[in-house]
Parts: sequence; C-alpha cells; structure tokens
Amino acid sequence: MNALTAIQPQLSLSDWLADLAVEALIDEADLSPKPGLVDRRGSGAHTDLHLGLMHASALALWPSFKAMAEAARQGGEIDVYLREAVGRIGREGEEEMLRVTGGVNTHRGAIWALGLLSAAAALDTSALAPAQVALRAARLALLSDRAAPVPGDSHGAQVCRLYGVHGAREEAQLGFPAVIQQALPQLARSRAAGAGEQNARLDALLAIMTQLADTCVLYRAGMAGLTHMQSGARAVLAAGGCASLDGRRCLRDLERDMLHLRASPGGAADLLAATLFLDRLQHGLPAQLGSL
Ligand SMILES: CC(C)(COP(=O)(O)OP(=O)(O)OC[C@H]1O[C@@H](n2cnc3c(N)ncnc32)[C@H](O)[C@@H]1O)[C@@H](O)C(=O)NCCC(=O)NCCS
Ligand SMILES: Nc1ncnc2c1ncn2[C@@H]1O[C@H](COP(=O)(O)OP(=O)(O)OP(=O)(O)O)[C@@H](O)[C@H]1O
Repeated sequence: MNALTAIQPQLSLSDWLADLAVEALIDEADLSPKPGLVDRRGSGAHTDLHLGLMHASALALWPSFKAMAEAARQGGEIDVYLREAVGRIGREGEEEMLRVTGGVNTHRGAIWALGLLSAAAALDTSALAPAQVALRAARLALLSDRAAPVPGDSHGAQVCRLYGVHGAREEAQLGFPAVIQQALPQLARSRAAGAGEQNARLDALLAIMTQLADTCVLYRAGMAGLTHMQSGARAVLAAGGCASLDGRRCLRDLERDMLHLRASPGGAADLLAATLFLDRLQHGLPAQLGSL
C-alpha cells in the first residue's frame, strides 16, 4: 500500500463504476471537434446546452450510476426486480439532471445506456469484455418495468413511429450493436494506425454516425437529415479519418451541413460515452478491487 491508497477511503466496485461512467460522459463532452454537438469550442446546434452544463449534469449523475451498480450487486440476478430498480433510479437521475440543468435534457439517453451498462458490469466482474457486458445489459433492457411511463410523446417515440426506426430502447435491447460492431472496432483500428487518442475517439463517433437511426437528428432534420449525416460520416472515414487532412476537410463539411440543418447527433454522442466506458472497463478492475 502506498501513501495515497493508505489515506484514501476504501473504493467500492460501485464507486469505481460510477467514476468510469461520469468520466466517460465528461470525455465525450470535451472531445472536439464534434459535428453539431456541444464540445470545447461551443454549443454546436444547441441553444440551450453548453459545456459547463454538460459537466455539471455528468457529475450530478454519479450517485445514480453508483446506485444502479449497487442494486445489481445486491440483487445478483438479471430479473424484473433489478430491471425495476434500475428504472426507478434512472427516473430519479433524470429528475436530478433536470434540477441541475434548470429543465434542460443534457443526458437522458446516456442515463439509460450507461445505467444499464453499470448494472451489467456490476453483475459479474469476471466477465467484463464489452460484448459480455453489453449482452447482460440487453437482457436487462428486454425485461419490462411495470412502473415505467407508457412510451408515448417523447421525441424519440414520435420519430420511431413516424419513420419505423429503432431508437434508444431497441439499441440497448439489441446489445448496443453500434458500440460493439462499429465504435469499438473503429477505435482500435484508428489507435493502431497511430491516429492519436482524440482522433481515434472522433473516428469512433463517426463510425456510430454511419449507421445509427439517431432520433435526435430525425426529430430535428427528418430522414433527409439522417441520411446526410450517415453519408457525411462515411465520407470522413473513407477519406482517411480525423487524423488525415482529407478526412478533416470532410469533417468540416459535415459540421457545416449539420449546423445548417440544426441537427445534432445526441444519440451517437451517448453511445460514444458507452464506448469509452466499455473500453476502460475491459482493462480490468483497479488493484484495490482486484479480489472481487
Ligand atoms: C429509453 C429512453 C432513453 C427513452 O427513449 P425515447 O426514445 O422514448 O426518448 P427521448 O427521445 O426523450 O430520448 C432518447 C435519448 O436517446 C438518445 N438516442 C437517440 N437515438 C438513439 C439511438 N438510435 N440509439 C441510442 N440512443 C439514442 C438521445 O440522445 C436521447 O437522449 C429512457 O430514457 C426511458 O425509458 N425513459 C422512460 C423513463 C424511464 O423509465 N427512465 C429510466 C430508465 S433507466
Ligand atoms: N456533447 C453533446 N452535445 C449535445 N448533445 C449531447 C451530447 N452528448 C450527449 N448528448 C445527447 O443529446 C440529447 C440532446 O438532444 P436534443 O437537444 O435533440 O434533445 P431533446 O431535448 O429531445 O430535443 P430538442 O432540444 O430538439 O427539443 C441529450 O439527451 C443527450 O443524451
């Protein structure tokens, strides 16, 4: 034990998972330049969001992520009791988010995705590979929560009905394919090619944007906007990604178009945070927690 660990209070698994979830949200918000999204340069296509608000919201969610992980540790099973506990804690987290932000939706989709993943990670610390954690989260998301409000009037529900696409709920129920099949492999490829960490993360975001039916974009810019986002993201990656000059030019064009459409890929941003969370998790537990 060194001097630092000697004076630190004992870190629990739930504390650590909540730290990872909050850090993933802060890293996502800080990552720049993201097309249409809040980042270090500004508010993108949003008039009611800014970086300080994204940070305050992320920090305020720490107790919710911890509580979801603790509920999973205590329950120990993927069952309706855990699903309902996670749903209740998630709704309380949404209330806290709205209190801290003065009523602005900063992290609704992220509470859903990272909450499920935090609980799924806590359920079995011997199986922390991304696909294993995502599968447990999917099994949890597939259970119905009797206390959940009937999906009806949210922006996501409206455009899912209108266009017949899958939104945040189905993405989780399918085991986060955008994260497992697109973002994590792209993150690894870009890192291996020497892109640098920030560019590799931007490439991972773009990989999500190439395929996702992002209901934030659909709500604001319709199917034409979504198709434009997907093809623009593909163009950046085909040109060599964010570490290349041609890729950067395509990224600038995509950003110009997204701002013109007032479109912001908030769903893709949430899934990038989920990607960063699973990426850290797969490196294993810190030494202090190693015996769990
Ligand atoms: C499933 C959730 C996300 C609601 O989704 P819905 O599409 O109905 O709502 P809404 O448009 O308000 O929010 C969607 C959120 O998901 C993100 N998102 C958009 N598209 C996608 C996508 N294709 N994949 C993943 N996330 C997406 C957005 O950033 C947005 O924040 C969840 O918040 C929920 O079930 N809410 C009900 C209240 C509840 O029980 N909450 C606690 C759950 S832990
Ligand atoms: N860096 C980011 N910048 C902007 N949005 C983000 C960022 N990271 C995550 N998001 C997600 O995007 C969502 C915000 O999108 P949007 O503003 O379209 O939501 P809304 O409140 O449903 O719609 P609207 O503002 O059009 O009324 C948040 O719920 C959040 O999950």
